[in-house]
Amino acid sequence: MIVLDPDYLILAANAAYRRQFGERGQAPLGRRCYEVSHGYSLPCDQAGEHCPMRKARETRSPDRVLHIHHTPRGPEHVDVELRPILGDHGAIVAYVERLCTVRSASAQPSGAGLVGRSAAFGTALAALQRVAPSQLPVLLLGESGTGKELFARALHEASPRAGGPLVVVDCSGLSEALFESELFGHEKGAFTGAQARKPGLVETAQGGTLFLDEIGDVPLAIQVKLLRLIESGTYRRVGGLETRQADFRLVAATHKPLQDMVQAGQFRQDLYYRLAAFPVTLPPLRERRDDIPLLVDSFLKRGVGTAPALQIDPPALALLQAHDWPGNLRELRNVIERARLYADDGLITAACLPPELLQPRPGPAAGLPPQTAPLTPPSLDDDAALRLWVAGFRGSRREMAQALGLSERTLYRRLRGLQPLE
Ligand SMILES: Nc1ncnc2c1ncn2[C@@H]1O[C@H](COP(=O)(O)OP(=O)(O)OP(=O)(O)O)[C@@H](O)[C@H]1O
Repeated sequence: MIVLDPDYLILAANAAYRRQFGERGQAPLGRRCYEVSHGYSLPCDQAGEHCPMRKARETRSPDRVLHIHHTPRGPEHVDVELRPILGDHGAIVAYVERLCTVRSASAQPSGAGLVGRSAAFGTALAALQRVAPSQLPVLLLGESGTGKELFARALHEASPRAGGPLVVVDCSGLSEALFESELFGHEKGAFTGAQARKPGLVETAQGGTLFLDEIGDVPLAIQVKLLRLIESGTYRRVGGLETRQADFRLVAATHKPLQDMVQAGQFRQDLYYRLAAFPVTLPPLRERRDDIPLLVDSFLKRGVGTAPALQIDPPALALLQAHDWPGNLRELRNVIERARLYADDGLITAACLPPELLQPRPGPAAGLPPQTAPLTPPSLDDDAALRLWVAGFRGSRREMAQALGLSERTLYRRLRGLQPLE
């Protein structure tokens, strides 16, 4: 915790702040919060970010936001909560800020867990931070491969039930009979082959989280049973008489448009509202292209043991940022695994990437945010603008070279000369 004056100066800090964010255990008293946390020379709102102090000044009430802060350990997601302190005459005399390091996701390359620092990822992470401490059911929505299962794990870990089990149920392809016995368990002799009593997944999830993956694939007959379980909080083993009390936090996920399915009568509306108490939409990778370098670094760290980490050259990275990623992070991860096998000299080049990434793509890409596809070619000296423009360009290499007024060879050399991202 820190105390700030209305001019952003840090007046006091507690021991936890000094330990977590101080430099060599010293609190940066007398410095401005935006310099210390962001390295900015201006308040956050003037640097294109949300400033909780400005919001609290306007509303005279607390504000909470997720920021990426520079810490002695590198960039980290930090949950910032700011409260104004009013003086005798009602004027704001100071602010108390509580900062909590978010452990659910990393803002720097990491060998495990959720990684990301784009605005789209930050929105989903902020939602996770808000809902994790509660018991509310969460519905994770997003295309295949956007990280729904990883998110469900992070949610469980960040919840008060982290000490309990996380039980993952893949709902696709479960028949009605199988679903019941898997979920609720069965008594000995309940059906042919039931030679012993077996606890179900609901029982296994006692005190923890039950994650129903691919909930959109659940047939209507099973939806009724799920609704009954959720509404009553009780269930009975197949072949059993005893009503048992369930104790789990429910998280469900689907890549299907559940609301449309409700309209079409394929998904029960009452179940939908039960599941979707807190919906969180995970962004597709094409809407968080600025996370690609960080994700690539992270995937290169994964599963290599003590082998030296590989590097990726800028043209290959530009191609990765230009791809539309219909398979999202799973596809990116697979492309990196494949490229690893072709990188004989420790460097991933364009030649290590699968042919479809090297092909020109027809027409404008669906869903590409307009700011990633500026029409006017950038200055060739501006690495960041060029990288963004290349990522948003829809057309062949030759068309790209023409648009920039370069030969294809010069374009290739220029792309190769792009400074790697930090
Ligand atoms: N933010 C992230 N940071 C790092 N790795 C990620 C992230 N999101 C997903 N991944 C990785 O991408 C792959 C796909 O993720 P996951 O299986 O969670 O996606 P999904 O949305 O549940 O997919 P599906 O809908 O097909 O079940 C996994 O290898 C996962 O570890």
